[in-house]
Amino acid sequence: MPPKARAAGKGRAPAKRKLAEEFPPGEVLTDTGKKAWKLGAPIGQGGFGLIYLADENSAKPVDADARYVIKVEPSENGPLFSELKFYMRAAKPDQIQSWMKFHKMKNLGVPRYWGSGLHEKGGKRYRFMVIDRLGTDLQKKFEECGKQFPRKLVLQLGIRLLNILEYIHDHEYVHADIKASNLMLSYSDPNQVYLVDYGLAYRYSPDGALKEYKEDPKRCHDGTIEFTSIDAHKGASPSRRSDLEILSYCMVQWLCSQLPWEDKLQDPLYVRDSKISCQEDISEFMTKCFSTQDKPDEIQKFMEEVKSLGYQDTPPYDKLRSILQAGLKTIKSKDDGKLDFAVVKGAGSPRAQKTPKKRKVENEDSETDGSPVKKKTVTNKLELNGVKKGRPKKVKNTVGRKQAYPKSRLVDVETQTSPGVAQKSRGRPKKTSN
Ligand SMILES: Nc1ncnc2c1ncn2[C@@H]1O[C@H](COP(=O)(O)OP(=O)(O)OP(=O)(O)O)[C@@H](O)[C@H]1O
Repeated sequence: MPPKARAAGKGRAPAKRKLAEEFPPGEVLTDTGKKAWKLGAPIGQGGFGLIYLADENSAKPVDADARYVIKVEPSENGPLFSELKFYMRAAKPDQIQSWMKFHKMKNLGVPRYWGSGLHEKGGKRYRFMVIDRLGTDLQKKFEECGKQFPRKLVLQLGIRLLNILEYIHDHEYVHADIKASNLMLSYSDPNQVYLVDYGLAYRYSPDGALKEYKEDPKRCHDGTIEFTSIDAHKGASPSRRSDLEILSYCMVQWLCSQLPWEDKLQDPLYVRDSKISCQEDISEFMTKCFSTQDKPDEIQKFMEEVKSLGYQDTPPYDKLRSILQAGLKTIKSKDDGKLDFAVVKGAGSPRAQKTPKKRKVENEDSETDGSPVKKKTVTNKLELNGVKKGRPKKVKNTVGRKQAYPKSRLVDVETQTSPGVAQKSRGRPKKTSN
């Protein structure tokens, strides 16, 4: 089977998964700590589950301003189980709080985990997880900005992500799928950004024992094809340097609209080889992406620093942050804590308008021995009145796998990034590569 087919999810018979049924608003779920939660309207749809507004159980119905969401999936599905493991190990509110206190930080963009459990209904068992409710995602913002973010914003996002990555790396995990659609603004504060979707997060250092570099041909190209790391292209488990490499590709895309390999995402070997060439000559890569006057030297320095990292190395987070801070200084700016999604002059040109094809593959197994989860299908995002949902994955040649959730049953709820500011609908579902 050529890698092309494998990356598109056609190579192996995938595990059968079920889609969660919709629970009516008012359904009460009790977590393992005996805390009762009430479901509100469903506001999002993942590959195999639904995301509901939720609140602590009370006599009142859950309103549109709810502070929490609950992700529900049939209990036998692996992805939520792996994601839940991450949240339970690394995202407890007091854990994050003490890190922030120690590092003198005002905020850290990891959604807080508030509880989880199993719920039985109609003879079926569902797994659920309660996390912070968030606002709009940055892919939507990117598109609204004509597929280009201002340099100041990119550098600020880079610094925030370094803070987030340092935290999750310190808690034995790598994310492995950083991208704008996995970054969400806080629901109440448009200047706070959160990294979400830990379905692919990998425990690279269980109990402090670092995983060795090992290529597994069956896992080649895991992740989202345009951003995934060279290690992942080669089938090695993601490591800390992979997260930073992915971040560097994201920053370049946000700055110049499109990565050079986005014209051929259906060919993972081409994408892999383009990334290898990019790393061999980062200066040449920068010349391909930017005009001489727009070339951000700090991004080149960042990439050179990441390139020098060994598979098991601890990244120099402070140094990387100061490289991005120096970039802010170059443009006579500083991180004032405000995220300004201004449209860049010239953004929205035909080149910038080309929609990158996302090929995210999903994990197939529950967490076992800390091996990376297997991913192999395509993600599509839909949105209803600003409420986003990952579209049920499409898997070719697979009977019984694709079950589209009836779109008409998703409740039309307005997502707000700040009270009173409704998000516009994103309209039609995007086409995916396949
Ligand atoms: N904490 C949250 N607050 C508000 N909306 C959310 C939150 N988490 C996810 N969503 C929305 O719900 C949608 C579905 O999220 P979910 O994490 O289930 O799926 P996904 O990441 O798209 O797919 P997958 O099932 O492959 O992980 C997302 O696209 C997102 O817009």
